[in-house]
Amino acid sequence: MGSDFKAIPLIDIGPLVEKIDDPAMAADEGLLDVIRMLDDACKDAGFFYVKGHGIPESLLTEVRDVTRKFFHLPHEEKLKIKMTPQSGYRGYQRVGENVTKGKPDMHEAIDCYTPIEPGKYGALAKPMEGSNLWPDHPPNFDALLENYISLLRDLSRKIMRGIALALGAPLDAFEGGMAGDPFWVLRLIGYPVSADIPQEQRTDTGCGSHTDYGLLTLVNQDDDVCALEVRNLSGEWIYAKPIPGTFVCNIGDMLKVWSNGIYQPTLHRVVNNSPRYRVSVAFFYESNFDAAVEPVEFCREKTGGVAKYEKVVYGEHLVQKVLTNFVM
Ligand SMILES: N=C(N)NCCCC[C@H](N)C(=O)O
Ligand SMILES: O=C(O)CCC(=O)C(=O)O
Ligand SMILES: [Fe+2]
Repeated sequence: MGSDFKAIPLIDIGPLVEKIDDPAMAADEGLLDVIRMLDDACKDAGFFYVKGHGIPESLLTEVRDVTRKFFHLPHEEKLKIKMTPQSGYRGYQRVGENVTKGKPDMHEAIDCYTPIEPGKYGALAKPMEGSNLWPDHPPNFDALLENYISLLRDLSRKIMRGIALALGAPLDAFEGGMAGDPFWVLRLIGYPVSADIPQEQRTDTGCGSHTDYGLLTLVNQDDDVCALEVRNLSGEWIYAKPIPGTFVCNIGDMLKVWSNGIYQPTLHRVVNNSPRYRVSVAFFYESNFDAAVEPVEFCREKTGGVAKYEKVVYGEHLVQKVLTNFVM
């Protein structure tokens, strides 16, 4: 993020979704426009909405609706998929269990991650090994979500191709060793109405200010609650107000390192001051778990020749966050 933006741009990525895998795309005016808009958005707000993404609005709604149904189940039922260190930090966390900058967040969530087989990345991934805990209720939850994940993975791959071109990188810069085997994270999140949280455990934030950890985030948020806020350079909080049928996208820490800061992630937070329970479903498209990410040469050259960030192994960054994010 590098500007005093007052609003988050909306990009119709239809031409990108349709043409980005087509060898003849280089001359497509519609696609070139999208790439310019992505470049501006990544430089200014670090956030943008996408429409024309090809995922039916009915699926976006259905995914939020099953999430809402789950959070409205009795606590004992939700605890059947409780997140613990033994579950690889996968599963359900109650309100206040997630902590940001030392303060409990007023949200409940189910965390899902790319399954990791024991030993796959050696000691690096040990704390997160395992497969996901899916609830029995509502029925079909896992099939619905697995289909959703597969669609969002493909959409994210295409948007990252667009971002590669926007940066002036090769089309496949975020494939192969960088993100050819992208690690994904899915967070199904519920933000209760403040008055419904016992006073002694209540804080004023649904999710404290943070940047996301990987490459690209796609948020599917409720249509009727305005709660996600994005910080501009002057420190003003700008609402990412709901626009039905869109995803709110933002860039993450790995893109900052790789681009040597040409694209920077933006601080954001969630405050639900509304009289409604808010649901959002965030999909995080990340590097390969074992990718060692460092400023790439052509981005260094564009930014004065010196690397501004040290090399980071994505999986180490993630595990360090996951191990410190919870009080259980
Ligand atoms: N995978 C992602 N990005 N999750 C975002 C959660 C942000 C809050 C977390 N407690 C933190 O402090 O990072
Ligand atoms: O709930 C939202 O709108 C955003 C959540 C978020 O920023 C996150 O989980 O990283
Ligand atoms: Fe976030």
